[in-house]
Amino acid sequence: MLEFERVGFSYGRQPVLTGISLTIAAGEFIAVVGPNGAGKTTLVRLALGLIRPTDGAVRLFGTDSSRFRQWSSVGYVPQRANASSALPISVDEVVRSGLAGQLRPLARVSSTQRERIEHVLEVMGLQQVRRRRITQLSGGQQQRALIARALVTTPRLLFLDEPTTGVDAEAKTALRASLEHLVNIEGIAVVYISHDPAGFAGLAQRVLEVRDGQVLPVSGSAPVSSASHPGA
Ligand SMILES: Nc1ncnc2c1ncn2[C@@H]1O[C@H](COP(=O)(O)OP(=O)(O)OP(=O)(O)O)[C@@H](O)[C@H]1O
Repeated sequence: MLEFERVGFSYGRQPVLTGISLTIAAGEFIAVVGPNGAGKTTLVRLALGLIRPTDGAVRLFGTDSSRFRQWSSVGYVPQRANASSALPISVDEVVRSGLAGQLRPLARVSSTQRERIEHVLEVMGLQQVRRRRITQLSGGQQQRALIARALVTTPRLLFLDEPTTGVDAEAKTALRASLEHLVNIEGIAVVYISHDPAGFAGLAQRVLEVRDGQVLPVSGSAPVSSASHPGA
């Protein structure tokens, strides 16, 4: 699903990552931890082809990220994504905007796409607030709406960068329940960057730490039975 082969990356002369090799299989939930500035977001940007590795190769679904085109298979919710400066649009419209890459201008949403919108609103627990403006939601609800938008194309791999920043304990619990559903029922692979282990404890099959340019497994991150992950 995602493969880094001896990847190195530098911003100018500043090396950030060196010799990174890792693979993420279908249905896996991987947490990525590490100190500020260690290179966690850089790792995700490499995976998404937003930046090119200085050394080595990054492959998505077996294709080099520079040639990869099936972006509807990949969802991304960036760090500090918030709706505070967004237009006064509803949750429904935010979720629907996730289909923008698949819709031709003025085309109507198909019945399959409408069903998917309903499904992601339900999975993310947003049906009660779907007609509200996104700016009127709590931080946790906004975050779930942005994840719903990333899910609407039915991705097989989802990147979440610090999804619990600024959300309260109740919202974290709701987010966690939604992610459990995505991984256990839908078999989506998740790469979850966070400083907050409470957000992924018990969910992550592996915890990787980015530090000093390396990505290493955190000892004690017990593997979870693959039997509960039909996509694996
Ligand atoms: N566009 C850029 N140009 C130059 N240097 C950059 C750029 N983006 C990030 N860096 C540097 O690369 C290093 C890794 O940054 P990155 O954002 O990947 O870290 P991070 O682990 O995600 O940090 P945080 O936990 O604070 O979000 C940092 O030293 C940062 O200053």
